[in-house]
Amino acid sequence: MIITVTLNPAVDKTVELFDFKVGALNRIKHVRKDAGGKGINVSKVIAELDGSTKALGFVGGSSGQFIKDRLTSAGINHSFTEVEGETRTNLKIIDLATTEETEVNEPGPSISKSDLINLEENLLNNIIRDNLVVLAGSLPRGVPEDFYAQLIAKLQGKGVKVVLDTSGISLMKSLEAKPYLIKPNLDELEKLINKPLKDTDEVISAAKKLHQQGIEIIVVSLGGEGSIVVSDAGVLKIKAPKIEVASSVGAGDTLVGAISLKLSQGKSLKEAIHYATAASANTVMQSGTQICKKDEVEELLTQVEIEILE
Ligand SMILES: Nc1ncnc2c1ncn2[C@@H]1O[C@H](COP(=O)(O)OP(=O)(O)O)[C@@H](O)[C@H]1O
Ligand SMILES: O=P(O)(O)OC[C@H]1O[C@](O)(COP(=O)(O)O)[C@@H](O)[C@@H]1O
Repeated sequence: MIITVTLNPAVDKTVELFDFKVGALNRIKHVRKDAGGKGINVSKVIAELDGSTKALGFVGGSSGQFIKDRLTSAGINHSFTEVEGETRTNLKIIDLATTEETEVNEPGPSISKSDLINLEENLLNNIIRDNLVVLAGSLPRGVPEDFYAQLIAKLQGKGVKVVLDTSGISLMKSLEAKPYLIKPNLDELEKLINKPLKDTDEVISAAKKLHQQGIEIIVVSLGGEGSIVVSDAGVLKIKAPKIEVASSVGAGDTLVGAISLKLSQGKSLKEAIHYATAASANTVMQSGTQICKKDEVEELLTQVEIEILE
């Protein structure tokens, strides 16, 4: 069972229009709403790929209810902690003329100390040894910057592996707790080490430094280029399939969900990233925050190229 924790879920509202102009009146051609937030997308991917998952996190108000209803109708187990206030709505603007995407994410409701205690209690009650836990997404207001670090220490102390997908200060503060796997994108990795990374060699050496600090697997995602994976087994460079982009929202979450599922099923890291790369490419082919479709993922597998660099 893979448990996901989304401290800051979102209703993703995707609007499509032609020629988006800042500072002007824009008229929308098409709108859709999806249950989103990083851990929630990870659970959606795991369920689509026939894995067993349960989504935890904070939800509030009618948007929180929308997310729970969507997961329930997709047959995805969940056990959310209810909070005061309204779960956020994140706006994704797709310009059909240029295919450019603009994301406008809300901060989310404020979380109290008792909410944090309730969530932690629920999480620790839900895990059993050998589960994998995915902690993913930004921290809403009221959550201490080292909250992920605290959870990682407690979970790993109970024999549970933790996959972490977050950014900024909460990622920095979590590294000491040594999560099992992290998946920064290029921008997140550059911010983490406070330095631009101009080529593959520099990305590899930054990822190796994190590996030397005790993180077993570092997956650096590079958008349409693919990814770099550093672990004890060496360095892999993965080239993503060429596809037609509908919306890249959820690509990173799909990579995290599929790799976590395949590793938990005992697949090698190479097999896991191979499958996850096909899955995330297929997510990019879907509009809004819809995730991959299993049968389409399988058709893309032959288009993923993996180079063993070390
Ligand atoms: N345009 C694309 N074509 C094919 N695959 C893509 C594309 N964009 C993203 N992906 C896949 O999704 C993964 C995650 O995307 P990325 O944009 O790096 O993550 P994030 O959403 O976290 O920023 C990439 O490593 C790649 O495998
Ligand atoms: O918690 P954050 O960092 O604000 O991100 C939340 C947003 O990221 C998403 O989970 C998508 O993430 P990815 O595109 O990185 O996979 C959206 O569903 C959500 O609106």
